[in-house]
Amino acid sequence: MADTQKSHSFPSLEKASKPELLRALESSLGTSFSSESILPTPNSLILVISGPSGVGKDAVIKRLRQVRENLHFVVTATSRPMRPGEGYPKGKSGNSWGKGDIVEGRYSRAETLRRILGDSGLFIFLVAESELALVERLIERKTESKEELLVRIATAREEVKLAKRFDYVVVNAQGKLEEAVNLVGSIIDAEKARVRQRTPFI
Ligand SMILES: Nc1ncnc2c1ncn2[C@@H]1O[C@H](COP(=O)(O)OP(=O)(O)OP(=O)(O)O)[C@@H](O)[C@H]1O
Repeated sequence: MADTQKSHSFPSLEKASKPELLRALESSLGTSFSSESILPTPNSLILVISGPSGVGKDAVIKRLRQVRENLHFVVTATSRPMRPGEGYPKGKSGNSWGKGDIVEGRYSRAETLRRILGDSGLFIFLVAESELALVERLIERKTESKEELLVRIATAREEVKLAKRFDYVVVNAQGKLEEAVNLVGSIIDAEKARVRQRTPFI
């Protein structure tokens, strides 16, 4: 009976205004519609970008920062030892991350970070399209001696074997930096939309 009465008082779908229809629907349901976001605020994301020396980690991160304002820091993990002063800033609580999505610092191996962070971090492995392309890029950079080049190439061969320990592999192909950056951006977006979010801690 009550239902019949309500349907009698319901305004015409054709004639009523949107606000009238919203009010009528709310009154039929007995609850009002919330304008609050349906999605919870995504967790902060710790992004670790690793890959062989010369693959373009710095270049990708620099560009990523330009195109995505909300990224504060990035961890890059290289074969190079960590420089003094590079490390994880602690969040306000002392053992959690602050607001920043990403933390910068150079670690000897992404493996160490994986041990610390487990699945709470997002690990991306950057590769060139081929070993030849990587070596060409290293040569063109002109920052390494012959000995350093040989060490970096040998290390790169070892590091590529570790790619399976990462969550994603992104190809930074010659002349296609923008594509690599876009793919990293898409991965970040996908992570933010995950139902089961990673929960960063340290
Ligand atoms: N997609 C690309 N196409 C062509 N050149 C690139 C690309 N990405 C990076 N480079 C160039 O390759 C060189 C190496 O890049 P970068 O210094 O960013 O590497 P890296 O991975 O940070 O190396 P390292 O671990 O030794 O610091 C630089 O000269 C950079 O400008």
